[in-house]
Amino acid sequence: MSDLKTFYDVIIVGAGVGGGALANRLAETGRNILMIERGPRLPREDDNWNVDAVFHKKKYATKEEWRDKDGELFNPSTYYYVGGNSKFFGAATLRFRREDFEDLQHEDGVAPAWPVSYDEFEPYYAVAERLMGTHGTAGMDPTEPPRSGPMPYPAIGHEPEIAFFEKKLKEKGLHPFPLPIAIDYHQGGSCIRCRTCDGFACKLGAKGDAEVRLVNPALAKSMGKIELITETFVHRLLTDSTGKRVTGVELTHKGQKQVIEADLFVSSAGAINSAALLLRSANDAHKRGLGNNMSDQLGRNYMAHNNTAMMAISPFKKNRVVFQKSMAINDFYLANNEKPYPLGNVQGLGKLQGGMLTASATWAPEWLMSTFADRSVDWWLMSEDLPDPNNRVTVDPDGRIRLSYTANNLKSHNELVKVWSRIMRSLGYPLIITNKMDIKVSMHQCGTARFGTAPESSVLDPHCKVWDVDNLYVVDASFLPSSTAVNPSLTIVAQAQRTAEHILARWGEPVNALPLATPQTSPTAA
Ligand SMILES: Cc1cc2nc3c(=O)[nH]c(=O)nc-3n(C[C@H](O)[C@H](O)[C@H](O)COP(=O)(O)OP(=O)(O)OC[C@H]3O[C@@H](n4cnc5c(N)ncnc54)[C@H](O)[C@@H]3O)c2cc1C
Repeated sequence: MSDLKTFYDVIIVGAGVGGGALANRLAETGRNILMIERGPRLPREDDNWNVDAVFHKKKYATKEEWRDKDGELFNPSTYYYVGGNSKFFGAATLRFRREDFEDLQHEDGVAPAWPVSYDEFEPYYAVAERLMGTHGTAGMDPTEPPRSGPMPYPAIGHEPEIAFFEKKLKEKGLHPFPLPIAIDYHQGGSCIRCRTCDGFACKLGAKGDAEVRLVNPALAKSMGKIELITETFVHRLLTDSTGKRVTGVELTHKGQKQVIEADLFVSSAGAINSAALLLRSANDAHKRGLGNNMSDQLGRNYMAHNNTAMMAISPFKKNRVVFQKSMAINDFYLANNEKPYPLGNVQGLGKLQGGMLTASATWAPEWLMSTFADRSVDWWLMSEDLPDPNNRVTVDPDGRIRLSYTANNLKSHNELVKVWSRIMRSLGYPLIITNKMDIKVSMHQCGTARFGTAPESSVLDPHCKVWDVDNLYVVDASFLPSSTAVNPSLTIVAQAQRTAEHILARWGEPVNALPLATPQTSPTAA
């Protein structure tokens, strides 16, 4: 006998960043909301911070295998838990730049304009920063778009090793700035500023992931009106015979396949899994997949950034930094002194450790990798990849996800790597090791159900409602029409707030502004 009701007002598929942010805004409406999450709650345990468990044994990553465009199987670095991929994220919570919302000329093509302007989006960014608990300092990054108020919390501060780079980069005329970051690091906060944050789950719950900042508060605020069920997989969305309304979800809960009905549906299963879910939901009225009749764009335009991890090594200088992810540089984000086109963003990477390196360089002895890691300063270099309809998610006849992707805009990315290597060498770090992320690293997945102003070229309208279905929304990273060159989470949260307001207005409910001001407290000393 199932413990679920047979009907809810709203069903949300996926308890990650997008789903959590939407639930959080709808929590006080008194509506009956069911959140369905395929994964469990991630246990807080010592292994959360254990390099061997996380990187060698891959204890927490999915064991699922997908196919690439040639049919080769690979195991993606994706996480299925309450909180989604953000359980393992680096908590960098930057706004996209104003130029990202407009047509942006790249070396390899144009990143398309969004259906909303930055100015329309700005108030939602302010809410998103507050929800996530972003720490930072406004006004230091020359590419930073205008903002209506300060960051919710002051910047976390640099340790001496990073302060050295801040000084030296400024001497070179660059503009390093504190990386906006969602960790609970301020007076009275629970963060202990450890080495196991970016790429690890937080044993203390001190990272602003979606479980901690969005889902749990939503459950608490809803006073029992939101039910979260875990380890429950949604197979398909079912529609009425016209195809205009979704009527139910087909899911497996506690080993039992069943259908649960609702008035309104939200897919927030992540850009790859939302596309797969809508494609699996093809029926007589939607032969190419749900919501794909007019545009044939569902699953297409998959993007994930061109990402490179860089180690800049000085053989004679140990890097004793603990929390390295405190600084970013956007001097090459737009057309710049080096090139007349955008190259991307540079940000500190969580401090690499020998054991993390041997997980991918399996041939290397750990002592050697530890020698490198002890002396390296580590950076994450991120450039925009452009939407290409041939880069796409499909579902093979056996039900397996196929991710067909060929990286583009690579010249800019290679330039970014070259420029940053040159700068590192000039600062006394002669040895540079780089690792370009491949298809397995789908951490910044987006674009597979882009929003737009025309149903012929987009899957979602500007409020993230599926154009040709009246009661279905998609609020994860699928909606992004361009990947930009900064981390996506904050923008996913902001857009989910816009969508939630649209839903509230649709219900005729007041759209109460969320309080924006979070009192500034002094930073804990670094
Ligand atoms: C190691 C790592 C570091 C990162 N660092 C950063 C960073 O510093 N800053 C940043 O902004 N971003 C970062 N990201 C990316 C960020 O985590 C994602 O952009 C974000 O989590 C995406 O949110 P989403 O709502 O689109 O999907 P997710 O948060 O992935 O949520 C999707 C949810 O749906 C569930 N689900 C999927 N399919 C189904 C189904 N069929 N039925 C039921 N449930 C389902 C999943 O289990 C998951 O919980 C990082 C990611 C990783 C992995």
